[in-house]
Amino acid sequence: MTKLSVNINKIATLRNARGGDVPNVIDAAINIQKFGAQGITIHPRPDERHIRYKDAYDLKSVVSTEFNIEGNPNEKFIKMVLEIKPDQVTLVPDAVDAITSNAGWDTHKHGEYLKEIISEFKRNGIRTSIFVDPEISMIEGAAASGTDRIELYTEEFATQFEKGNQNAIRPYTKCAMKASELGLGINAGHDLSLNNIRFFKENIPNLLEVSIGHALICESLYLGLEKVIKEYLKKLA
Ligand SMILES: CC(=O)[C@@H](O)[C@H](O)COP(=O)(O)O
Ligand SMILES: NCC(=O)COP(=O)(O)O
Repeated sequence: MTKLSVNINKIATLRNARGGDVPNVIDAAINIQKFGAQGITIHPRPDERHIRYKDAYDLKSVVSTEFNIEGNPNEKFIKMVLEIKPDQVTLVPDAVDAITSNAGWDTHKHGEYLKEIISEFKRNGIRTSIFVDPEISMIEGAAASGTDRIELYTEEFATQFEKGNQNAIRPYTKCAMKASELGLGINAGHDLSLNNIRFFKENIPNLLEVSIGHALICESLYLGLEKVIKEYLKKLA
């Protein structure tokens, strides 16, 4: 079964827009899980442009499904994750000023660095996932890092699929097969949407989790959050 983890960064973007607490991020997480989502994902960035570090601590007590915290493992991030102990941490190599995540790890160049951080999270009972481009050599490097899972970075697939190029799925299918062969769990995310999710899911064997935020929140502006979540769950079934 492929789990839907809803990334609530953009709920926090809206909340921060006026400096108040509407929409309330905690209430949103509670309701999103009530609507059937099997996880909540957040990506607190160093500039706290949307999700704040305080949100991460506050969410711990209300996430009854799976709690996934994404981010670049700087000292503050590592300390926070070790204190909160979410179900999963997803390491992303984002630059501080990146407008959004735009690349996976070079799992060879940063292999030793990743191995050390991953082993610390695993020692603390936190499942690890690392954000990777759909390149076989990066999957092989990920396996060497000791991570439990990879998260396939799906922006290129989403962009090409939008243009009608369904062949863009091929590297993802190949990398998923390699990941399974190497004993890695498979997550995926970035720019997945109601339009592309079923095709993606049908072509990725052993897909354990998708984390979806930007498109889902935008679709909810027109269709409503509960209806959109139920639509994703139907397409992932
Ligand atoms: C790693 C990933 O793809 C998501 O965390 C994405 O980066 C969301 O971040 P923003 O909501 O800041 O775009
Ligand atoms: N890891 C991907 C994620 O959490 C959400 O990415 P997006 O759907 O906001 O592009």
